[in-house]
Amino acid sequence: MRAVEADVVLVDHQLSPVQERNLEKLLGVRVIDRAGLILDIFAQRARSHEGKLEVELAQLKHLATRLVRGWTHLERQRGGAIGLRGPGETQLETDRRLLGERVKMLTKRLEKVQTQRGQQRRARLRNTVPRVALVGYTNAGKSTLFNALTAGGVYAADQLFATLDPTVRRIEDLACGPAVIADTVGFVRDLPHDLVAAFRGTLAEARDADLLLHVCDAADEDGQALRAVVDRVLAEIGAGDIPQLLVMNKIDLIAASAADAVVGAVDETAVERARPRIERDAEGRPRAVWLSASTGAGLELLRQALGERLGGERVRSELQLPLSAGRLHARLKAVGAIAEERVDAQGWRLSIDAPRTVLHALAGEAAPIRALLETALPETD
Ligand SMILES: Nc1nc2c(ncn2[C@@H]2O[C@H](COP(=O)(O)OP(=O)(O)OP(=O)(O)O)[C@@H](O)[C@H]2O)c(=O)[nH]1
Ligand SMILES: [Mg+2]
Repeated sequence: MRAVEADVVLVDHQLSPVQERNLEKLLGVRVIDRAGLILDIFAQRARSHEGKLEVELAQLKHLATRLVRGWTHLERQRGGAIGLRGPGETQLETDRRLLGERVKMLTKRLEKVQTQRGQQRRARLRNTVPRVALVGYTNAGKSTLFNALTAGGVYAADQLFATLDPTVRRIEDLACGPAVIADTVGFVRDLPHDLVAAFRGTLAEARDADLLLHVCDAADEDGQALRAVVDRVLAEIGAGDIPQLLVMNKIDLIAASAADAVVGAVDETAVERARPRIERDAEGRPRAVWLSASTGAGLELLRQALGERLGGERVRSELQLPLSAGRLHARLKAVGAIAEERVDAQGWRLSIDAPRTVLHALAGEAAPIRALLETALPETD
């Protein structure tokens, strides 16, 4: 058990509401478990309708796991007017029923909101603009970087989960042409599985991205482990295969700690690590960019790396289409994606050669292109 704030303590064990209330009376403070704390933070930060619904649903499910006899939160929330006990129903059964009804109602509403969002996303997919999503552990500096890149005013604060709802903006000044970029909610360690599921929708921007900007706190000693946590959650939400560009953020803090080093023994590695730079892989493609989102050092390098990664990647592959897919054929032709074509009894046989981003833009409305992108190995020019 430990104190979180002056008047809140966090317990590692899951308590029943009755135990929780007794402990609260005893200690004179608020008592909360870890999942409850994460949910509380999500609840405070949720801004969109969808985010709020997701949080409430997750909270109710969390409560349901702790539901015991004598628990009466729901009746009180409903002002006592509803929640009449059915004939022969125990208090516990009544609680379960009310909870179940609310969960069902919220699930329905959430489905509706998510359908609308899917439609908006498909509309966006029709633009031929590549999509980038900022992902990373909470407090890594995603929102700060988002603001710096888009010169906008998204809320960034030194708090856990400053962002719940993804925010999307355009960046205009890349070598590859404009791109859209989405900020997302921060990842945490040991996120209860129910919560991962509940927040999947919130991370939809990450799942649909052409490139993930994985933001890390380069000054955090625990960085490697946190990166692994993020990668694991990404795999769980189906974004494990999306190409990543690492952003090693907060290099200004490395510089500060290097300067603090023992007098006369300047830490050379720290000085090197604190230099804004692009790190490249064996093929010369940008793999990581070291920068500081708050001072702006290295921001230009990130723009350059983004331009290279988004513009440079081409997909070359064979594609067979039935003659009935005339519309898709015409669109592929219009964007210059067809290198060679012939027609036989089965339909068109196409040799596709195009930037991955161009094909991705068509993928939203064409299953054959989606399949092609999933199987085609990326090649670099
Ligand atoms: N020194 C330093 N601080 C930074 C840098 N980038 C961000 N920060 C600070 O780190 C804290 C967290 O930044 P945010 O941008 O809110 O982090 P986030 O990743 O969006 O966090 P969540 O939305 O909670 O996931 C803020 O206090 C920022 O001012 C940086 O390059 N250097
Ligand atoms: Mg944020």
